Amino acid sequence: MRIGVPTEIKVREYRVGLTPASVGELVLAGHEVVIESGAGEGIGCSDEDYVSAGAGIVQTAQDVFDFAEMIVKVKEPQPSETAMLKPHHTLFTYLHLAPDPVQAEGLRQSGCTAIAYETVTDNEGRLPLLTPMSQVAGRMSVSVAAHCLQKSQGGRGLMLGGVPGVLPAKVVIIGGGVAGSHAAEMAIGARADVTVFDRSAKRLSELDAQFAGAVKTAYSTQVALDQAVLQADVVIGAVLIPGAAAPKLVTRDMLKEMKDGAVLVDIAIDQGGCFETSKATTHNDPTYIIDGVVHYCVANMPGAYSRTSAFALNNATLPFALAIANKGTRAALNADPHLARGLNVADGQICCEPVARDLGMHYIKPDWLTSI
Ligand SMILES: NC(=O)C1=CN([C@@H]2O[C@H](COP(=O)(O)OP(=O)(O)OC[C@H]3O[C@@H](n4cnc5c(N)ncnc54)[C@H](O)[C@@H]3O)[C@@H](O)[C@H]2O)C=CC1
Ligand SMILES: CC(=O)C(=O)O
Ligand SMILES: [Mg+2]
Repeated sequence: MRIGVPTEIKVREYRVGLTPASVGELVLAGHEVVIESGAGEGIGCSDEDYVSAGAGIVQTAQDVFDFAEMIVKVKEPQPSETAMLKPHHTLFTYLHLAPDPVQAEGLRQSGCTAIAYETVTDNEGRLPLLTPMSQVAGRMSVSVAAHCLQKSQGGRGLMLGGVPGVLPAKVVIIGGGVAGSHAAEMAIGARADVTVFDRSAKRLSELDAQFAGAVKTAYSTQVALDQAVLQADVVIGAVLIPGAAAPKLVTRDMLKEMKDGAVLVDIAIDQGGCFETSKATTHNDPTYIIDGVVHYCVANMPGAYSRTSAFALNNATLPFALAIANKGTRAALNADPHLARGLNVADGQICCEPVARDLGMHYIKPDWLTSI
């Protein structure tokens, strides 16, 4: 298959869809790969590194799209990229379509086949292509919160762990999945007072065992959450209902009752955010303040730790990219129901059920798709 990797163009997105090592694997399997010149610079990989791995270098994104049958990216296509997508393209990347009707319409109109990393599943019901980036974002959320708590950033002027004789900050984590548990690990490491809320009793038991009681766990009812949020110095939003838009769990009214200088980190912003007042921000201007509460809502947090993140992402995506390249897109989707769950757009239709529901569009399973 002919595979192409453009430079990511979302604001301060430094990751890249394929590392040189992944290119090497694809080339060894008999595929042709081209990379836009400079695409790997943000992870410390030069054009020469890609050439050594067997890639061809092209000068523009248009060259990549003209050459490739499969486009491998990191973030959702930006409008100039969507405009280059054609019916013969397979797009393999994060999409986060549920809260993004404009992008959904653009992809439908393009006629391309779009497979979203974040809805590919595994045998344990997890999301293996989201996991590595949730690990990064979860860990990062705590250092972000620590920074935002500084007085000069609009925060309460609190250290997460306090010091001997001064109480630590109260950190509330909503959603104890991958991002939430990695946030908990870092927050405990910083000696904060940590409570994790989840709606899964099984997950709460796992967290209790994992952290041997070092985090408090709580079942996520709205009443219990409201009480905890009002007491919190930091609230980290890490909920997910796969494919769907995030539920709004902290309302605008609650902000007025929160402590001045409290910090909200909305990791779930890529699915629309779990705080009513969240709006996506960028690494250029990551925070804003409403009612004295600092909001951090960057939708591509792992882009900041581009090298760690791109390598971690490739560890997860490479086997699927190889399957698509080796078998062809439709055969690969038909051979693996977990990859098929990643199919979001094909033949001008939305073909992921929760995504279609949240967009208010029809869910249409392609007639050629037999594995799900
Ligand atoms: N902003 C960014 O840069 C990034 C954002 N993310 C996002 O982070 C979010 C979390 O991802 P993961 O941790 O991988 O998901 P996950 O599926 O591992 O965990 C989500 C958890 O939320 C829980 N949950 C669902 N509804 C809830 C509610 N009402 N109250 C409390 N808990 C609830 C689930 O039971 C589950 O344990 C996703 O939206 C993901 O897309 C992930 C990576 C980077
Ligand atoms: C998952 C996601 O949105 C990211 O890694 O940017
Ligand atoms: Mg206030």
